[in-house]
Amino acid sequence: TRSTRPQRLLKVVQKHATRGDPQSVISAIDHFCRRSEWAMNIGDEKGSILDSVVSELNPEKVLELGTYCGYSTVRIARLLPPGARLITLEFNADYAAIARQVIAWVGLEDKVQLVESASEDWIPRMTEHFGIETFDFVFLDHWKDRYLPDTKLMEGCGLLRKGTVLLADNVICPGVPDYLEYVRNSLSYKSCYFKSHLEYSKAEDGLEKKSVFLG
Ligand SMILES: Nc1ncnc2c1ncn2CCOCCNC(=O)c1cc(-c2ccc(F)cc2)cc(O)c1O
Ligand SMILES: [Mg+2]
Repeated sequence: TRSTRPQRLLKVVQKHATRGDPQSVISAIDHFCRRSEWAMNIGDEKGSILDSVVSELNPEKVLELGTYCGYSTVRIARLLPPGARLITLEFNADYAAIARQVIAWVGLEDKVQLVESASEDWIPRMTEHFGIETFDFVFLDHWKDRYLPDTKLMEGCGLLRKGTVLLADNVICPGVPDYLEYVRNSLSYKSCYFKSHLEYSKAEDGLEKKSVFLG
């Protein structure tokens, strides 16, 4: 049977990227998705915004919701200081299998823990299973109708502290209107919008960054 898109992405990485070199994996995936086959990675333009937010924050404990093939996982993990940890939740078993191999290819397994689970099933288990009280940085890139309920769930589980930064992908395309409305109106968040484009496309998209006040 025909290979899947994630399988083709992994083949591109194994053929064109250098083991242990995260930048070569990022470049190989971006080149393939721009020239051959679109895929829902955050991409190079929004990825640079993600890089700047992570570099400025220098987080120790990171949560990523929605791994897909691990492109943004690699973008984030390559910038983390020694000892920092990234937990990434992926619902789809096929995506998770590919992402594990991409993460292993760049040699970032010691920083990254991939959990194959729906976000709502594992957010309540972060503290007892990983010993994580609060996260410094959360990247939301999973089902767009889960951004708001999962943010409320993280609040309820005490996983967000004063100063935790949440960065959400696709706030325009596909769009997360309920989430935007909530964080832009809520007094406990200061938020800003980074206008950009949908990955490998001219369509408008953007990232919404919010620092938690819990005021
Ligand atoms: N742990 C978890 N818990 C729950 N659910 C989970 C999960 N882990 C994964 N999932 C399932 C959802 O995963 C993929 C979510 N991402 C997208 O759907 C996405 C779509 C587009 C897009 C598509 C078509 C267009 F025309 C225009 C834009 C662009 C993007 O950048 C996207 O990120
Ligand atoms: Mg996305």
